[in-house]
Amino acid sequence: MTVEIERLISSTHDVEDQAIDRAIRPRRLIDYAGQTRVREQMEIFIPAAKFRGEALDHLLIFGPPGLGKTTLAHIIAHEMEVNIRQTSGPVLERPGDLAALLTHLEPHDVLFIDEIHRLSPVVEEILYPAMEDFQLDIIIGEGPAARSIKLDLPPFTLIGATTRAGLLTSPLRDRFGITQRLEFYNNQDLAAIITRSAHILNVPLDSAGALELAQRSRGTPRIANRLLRRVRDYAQIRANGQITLEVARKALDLLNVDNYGLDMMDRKLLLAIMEKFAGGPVGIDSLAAVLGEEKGTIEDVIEPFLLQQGLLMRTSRGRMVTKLAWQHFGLNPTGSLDLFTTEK
Ligand SMILES: Nc1ncnc2c1ncn2[C@@H]1O[C@H](COP(=O)(O)OP(=O)(O)OP(=O)(O)O)[C@@H](O)[C@H]1O
Ligand SMILES: [Mg+2]
Repeated sequence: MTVEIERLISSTHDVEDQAIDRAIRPRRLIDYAGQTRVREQMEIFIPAAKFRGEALDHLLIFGPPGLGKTTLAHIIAHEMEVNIRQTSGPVLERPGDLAALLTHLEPHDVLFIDEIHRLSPVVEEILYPAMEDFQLDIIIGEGPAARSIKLDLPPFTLIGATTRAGLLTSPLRDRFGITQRLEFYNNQDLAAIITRSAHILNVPLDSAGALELAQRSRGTPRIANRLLRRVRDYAQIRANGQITLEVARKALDLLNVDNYGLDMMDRKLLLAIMEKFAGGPVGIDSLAAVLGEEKGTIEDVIEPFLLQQGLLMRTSRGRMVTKLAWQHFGLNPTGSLDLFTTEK
């Protein structure tokens, strides 16, 4: 796979994304496609908090990359009609970094901490009383001259986002009043997102074309929007600018996008199980060692989509690929066909 293709189907950000993203990122809850349960709940919590004249309860959003965590945080601030200040776990190195942010908040503002599972323990300790009692406890100075001061903070809403909910400490997790878990999007919702983006970008796209793009987007809006931009390029150069089913198919095939939208890590994981472990079952630790990935990243970031698509199974003896995965890669199980019968 070339670098270009890896980038195309990876679900992480890039620079080009950022500019266009600003244009197509939904700003209102009503434009936030899919995630019906999340939306329905927020449609109650937000007006209720506003009605009482209170800050919204602290909110934890978790889910795999590119599903809309940052987008949701911004939408919430917008709907609450408050400012949002954004930072991330690894950026907040010292307690003072967090204190500076907290003391600059206006009442009811949103403080958004991305990658909140990567907060250092000393910073996290400052967060507990801030979240619970809107109080800042900090120590100023060092040694015998050190003294602790308490400051009152305005009521605010902490929104934490993480791809790795399992890494959150329980005292931190317990301090969030609302937890929202984002799910992979179905093809209809992705097609709606693609259609909306195409409209904003002024790209003619028909419904069959939108559905084809949706199917290859790995259940992920970020990938859907990225594929749309690449297929738009193709349509403008090789067709009359319009994205139809045929144009979408040809473009995606040319771009080498898998028809499940699998990314490089998905393929690596499935191929490792097939080629190195005869399809499994293989324990998560061995798999992590072979892939050179953390066990938790495999469990929280890579596997959920593969499980949902029925390409991978978790059994008591370890991970196994399914018949569908073998077929998808055009491979045959190396052992006997018994492998197929064990997966019923
Ligand atoms: N529900 C949605 N409706 C429409 N567009 C969406 C939705 N969710 C996400 N998007 C689009 O997908 C892009 C990626 O979403 P976002 O950056 O919020 O993901 P994320 O979960 O924060 O990812 P990461 O884990 O990498 O931080 C956004 O720029 C937005 O345009
Ligand atoms: Mg984000």
